[in-house]
Amino acid sequence: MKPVIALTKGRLENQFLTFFQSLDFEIKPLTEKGRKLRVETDQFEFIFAKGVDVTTYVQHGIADLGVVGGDILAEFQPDVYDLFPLPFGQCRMAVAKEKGKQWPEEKKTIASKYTNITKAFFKEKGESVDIIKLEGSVELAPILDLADGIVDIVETGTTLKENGLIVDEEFLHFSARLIANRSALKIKRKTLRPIIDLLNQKEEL
Ligand SMILES: Nc1ncnc2c1ncn2[C@@H]1O[C@H](COP(=O)(O)OP(=O)(O)OP(=O)(O)O)[C@@H](O)[C@H]1O
Ligand SMILES: O=P(O)(O)OC[C@H]1O[C@H](OP(=O)(O)OP(=O)(O)O)[C@H](O)[C@@H]1O
Repeated sequence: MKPVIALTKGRLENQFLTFFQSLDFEIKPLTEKGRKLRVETDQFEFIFAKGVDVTTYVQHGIADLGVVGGDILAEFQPDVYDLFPLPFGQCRMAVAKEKGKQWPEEKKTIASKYTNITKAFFKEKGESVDIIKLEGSVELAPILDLADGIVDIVETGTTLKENGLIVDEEFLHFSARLIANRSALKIKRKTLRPIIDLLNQKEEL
């Protein structure tokens, strides 16, 4: 059986394919997959899922390896083996608010997709906040007065800037990471080790 690799669909998938190709792996079946969610190359079987679901497939041993953002591991803390950072998907986690606006004197309301990270960040500061969970376009929340600020990923800062927000504090740095199913790592060591070693490139793309 070919090793199964779960990829986070979208942004990380594209960056992974560029990286994978640079290591001389065959990627044609992956770039030509259309809407297929399960694709075989000559050496591997790939499955495509949302980040948090990648961790679920790896945790349950459906996939041997997975490519997922470090933010997802920090937020959901899945029971998987976190192998090492991959040289793409770099981003930061930041608190942001509207430019020129002060925080309220009373308890802040923070909107985020990352409620656990947000909770832990403010707890560490000894600050109690109200957290509102959103699923995306979090930058809307302060503009529309749903929240005083947000906790979200920043890469170029363009989304914040174009929506009149500024970073108040950056507190975590992430990149994509290679994860593995704990028992697959032992049982399929011989097959997985060479691919894991090849993927362990330190240089940023
Ligand atoms: N702007 C960004 N720059 C760099 N990496 C990012 C950025 N946004 C997200 N990421 C990383 O890529 C991963 C996948 O993000 P992506 O936006 O493709 O999916 P998502 O956040 O689950 O949204 P969607 O609901 O559109 O699938 C994130 O978990 C994070 O690690
Ligand atoms: O600093 P930037 O380069 O502008 O990138 C940051 C944006 O990218 C991500 O959103 P994404 O595009 O994944 O959409 P989403 O808000 O629906 O998650 C993140 O949530 C920010 O909104």
